[in-house]
Amino acid sequence: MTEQRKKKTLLDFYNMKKRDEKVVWITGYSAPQARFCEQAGVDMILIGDSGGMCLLGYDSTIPVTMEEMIVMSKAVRRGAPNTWIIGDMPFMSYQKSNESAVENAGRFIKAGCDSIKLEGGKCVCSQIRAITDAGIVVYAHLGMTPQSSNSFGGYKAQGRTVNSARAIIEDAYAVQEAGAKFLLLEAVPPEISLYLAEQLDIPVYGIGGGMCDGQLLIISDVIGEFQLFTPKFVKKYASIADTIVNAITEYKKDVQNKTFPEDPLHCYHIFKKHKEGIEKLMEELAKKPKKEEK
Ligand SMILES: Nc1nc(=O)c2c([nH]1)NC[C@@H]1CN(c3ccc(C(=O)N[C@@H](CCC(=O)O)C(=O)O)cc3)CN21
Ligand SMILES: CC(C)C(=O)C(=O)O
Ligand SMILES: [Mg+2]
Repeated sequence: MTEQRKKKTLLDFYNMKKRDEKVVWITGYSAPQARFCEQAGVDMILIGDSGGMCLLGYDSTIPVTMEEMIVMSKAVRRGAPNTWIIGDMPFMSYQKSNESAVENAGRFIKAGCDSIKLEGGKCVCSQIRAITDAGIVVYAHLGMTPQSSNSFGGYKAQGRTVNSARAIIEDAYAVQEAGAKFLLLEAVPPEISLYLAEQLDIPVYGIGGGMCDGQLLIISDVIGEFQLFTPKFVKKYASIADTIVNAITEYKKDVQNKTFPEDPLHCYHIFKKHKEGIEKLMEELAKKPKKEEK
């Protein structure tokens, strides 16, 4: 176990940008995952609405509810008490009105999150301002924003044309102006991320955005647990799915071959002073008619 460390703050992340130290973050959806992340010493953990796909099995992030996000957020906080965590606002929890956006952002903070993230640029600047005015740290998320993937025609990289690049850059200035303390760029060309990391005062992080002030990946991709697709930006560091399937297969074989459980290794023992009594009990029971003869 690593020694207990001090939780980083907003100021630490701003100083890291000044010193060109890269911020490392990853998603987490459960207490064990959060514990692994804290042991590895990541700087921040995002409770992504991607948990709807990677943990809950939905085929997009659209159906994810506030209740599901809060359950995952509390679990991550319990597993990683000393890491800065970000709650990802799910589809329709901030689009409707500033009021409902502030209320839902507040629910994440009450559940133990240090900050929240939402998708969009100019169109959500009034929500970013309202949540920021409530004293909550907001991450803006631009580029390939999965909650609006239908309007992109699927999970398609953004900012690859002049118009799309210009729109992302304008949105980035707008969210900074609205009070966002961080910007995440997903699936955009590195030229855009690098430019914005240099131009903006706030830290600019990437997931599929090339080298900027820090990097995010989805834990299920990093450890090789998610099996449905692999985004181009993913680097896989383990194949945990194979390890898990192998373990379960071995368990199955052991039971079928009668090599598990082993006595005495996996069995409980009768207390010594009750040995005789239980032998007698077994004898008595043996005299009773058998099941079939009932
Ligand atoms: N496990 C997992 N990892 C993720 O990164 C992730 C999720 N789930 N679920 C929500 C979104 C979906 N994401 C994606 C999915 C695909 C690409 C991608 O690289 N798409 C390719 C091919 C798209 C196409 O043309 O069909 C691309 O070039 O854009 C990027 C991000 C990111 N998010
Ligand atoms: C893909 C990342 C940026 C995200 O929003 C999530 O994990 O939900
Ligand atoms: Mg998300």
